[in-house]
Amino acid sequence: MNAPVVEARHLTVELGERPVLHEVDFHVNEGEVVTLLGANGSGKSTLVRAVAGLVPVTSGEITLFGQPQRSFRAWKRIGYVPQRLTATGGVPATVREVVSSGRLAHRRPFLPASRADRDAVEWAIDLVGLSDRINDGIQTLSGGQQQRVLIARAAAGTPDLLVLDEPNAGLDWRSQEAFARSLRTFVASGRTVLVVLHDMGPLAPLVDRGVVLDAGRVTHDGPLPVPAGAAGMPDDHRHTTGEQTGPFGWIS
Ligand SMILES: Nc1ncnc2c1ncn2[C@@H]1O[C@H](COP(=O)(O)OP(=O)(O)OP(=O)(O)O)[C@@H](O)[C@H]1O
Repeated sequence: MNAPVVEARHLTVELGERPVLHEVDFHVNEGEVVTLLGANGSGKSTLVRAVAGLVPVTSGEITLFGQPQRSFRAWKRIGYVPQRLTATGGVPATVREVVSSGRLAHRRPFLPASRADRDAVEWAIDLVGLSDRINDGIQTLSGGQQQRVLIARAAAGTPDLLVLDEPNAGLDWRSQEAFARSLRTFVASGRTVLVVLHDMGPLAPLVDRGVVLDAGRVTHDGPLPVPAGAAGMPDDHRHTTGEQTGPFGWIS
């Protein structure tokens, strides 16, 4: 069996000299969809930001794809979607431009985008159902659509691990369902997802395991009960025989 895609051992993170994560042990195996749950301020964002290398580790260790994070260089294997779009002001960018920025790690500097880059961008925009808005400025999109642009940007890099911080925040139920369909397509090829959620909503049937944080400590790690009414999608994301394979071997 391959090494876990993410493993944290005795992970402690202090922010502003305050301990936010205490001795957290936690892992995500290849092909799993793992959700981080917990009350506001319990440390969920800090944990995914530490995994993404955005906050320093005080003590303990993180490994990514079996390699210590401090020597890990294959960052294009990881797509990270932060909590919300922070910069919609300034120069207006189109959906295509924002999603194209997710291909930068794959491109040679100063050369035009290759056919593969363009295909990946168009495919990722299609994945989140925004092909009809591809040339529109992102400032003209609703909050839910902007969230999907961020997901497409991460997906365009064809990462093996997608890390999402509260992708459903502020989305209405229909947008959450559209997002759940996109994520189902993503995981159908055995790729791995780590997602912070407040409320599992339509994602519940996709989730293999839940890790619950309370005041920076893991208090539960295991399967989660699927709430009644959330079973809108079949729990069969690993059984893909007969489906069409899209670009890069993903299932479309
Ligand atoms: N840069 C920072 N400096 C100091 N403290 C911070 C910083 N960022 C977060 N914290 C604190 O760390 C704790 C955990 O925050 P974090 O955002 O990880 O929690 P969360 O579980 O994701 O919460 P939410 O659900 O509200 O997003 C909170 O008490 C927060 O105030």
